Amino acid sequence: MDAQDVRNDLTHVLMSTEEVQATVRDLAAQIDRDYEGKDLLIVAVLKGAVMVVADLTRALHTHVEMDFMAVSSYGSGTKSSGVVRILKDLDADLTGRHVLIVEDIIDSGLTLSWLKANLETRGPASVEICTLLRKPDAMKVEIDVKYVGKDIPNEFVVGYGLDYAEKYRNLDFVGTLAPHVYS
Ligand SMILES: O=P(O)(O)OC[C@H]1O[C@H](OP(=O)(O)OP(=O)(O)O)[C@H](O)[C@@H]1O
Ligand code: HPA
Ligand SMILES: [Mg+2]
Repeated sequence: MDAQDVRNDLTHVLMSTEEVQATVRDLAAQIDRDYEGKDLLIVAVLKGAVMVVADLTRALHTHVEMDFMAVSSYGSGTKSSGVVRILKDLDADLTGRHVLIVEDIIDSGLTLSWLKANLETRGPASVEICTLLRKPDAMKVEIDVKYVGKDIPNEFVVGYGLDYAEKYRNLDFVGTLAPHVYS
């Protein structure tokens, strides 16, 4: 698929490459400030968070360890099923650790509220959340999110890790998917 084909699948660019990079750098600066001198374990949620976590961790000065968890609640559609499945669990023991969950997007909030509660049962010193994007109008549950890159409208978005039916993850910007692609 060439660049023009991708543009035909989008109604507009929501975050340009430059805006994505500046936002990630700003999140990293906040995290550096808050975790200075602490032992930080970054937990990235596969697959969507791969781009964010790769750029975010490289922008950090704080020493971190990284671990990965795969959960899925969307399958191949555009609506959360609300049922979260662990596809791959963490390798790390969370006892006494400062944990920061890194996500690409909080939409209904169902994935993160389930995941945060799950990690909190494992004896960590703290569990916080960092997300590049959040859809305040779509959230079905209250979650306390310490680091938010950008609040966005309630539209289905793709790119920079975010997929529709596994496509578009490798775009280096975020765009709004045109309804003709999924309806
Ligand atoms: O707030 P929510 O409504 O729960 O939605 C957010 C979650 O949905 C997406 O993951 P998905 O289940 O599509 O898996 P993926 O990361 O592999 O695409 C996204 O990466 C978040 O993890
Ligand atoms: O808007 C979205 N785009 C891609 N994946 C998602 N998972 C939750 N919301 C979204
Ligand atoms: Mg997905």
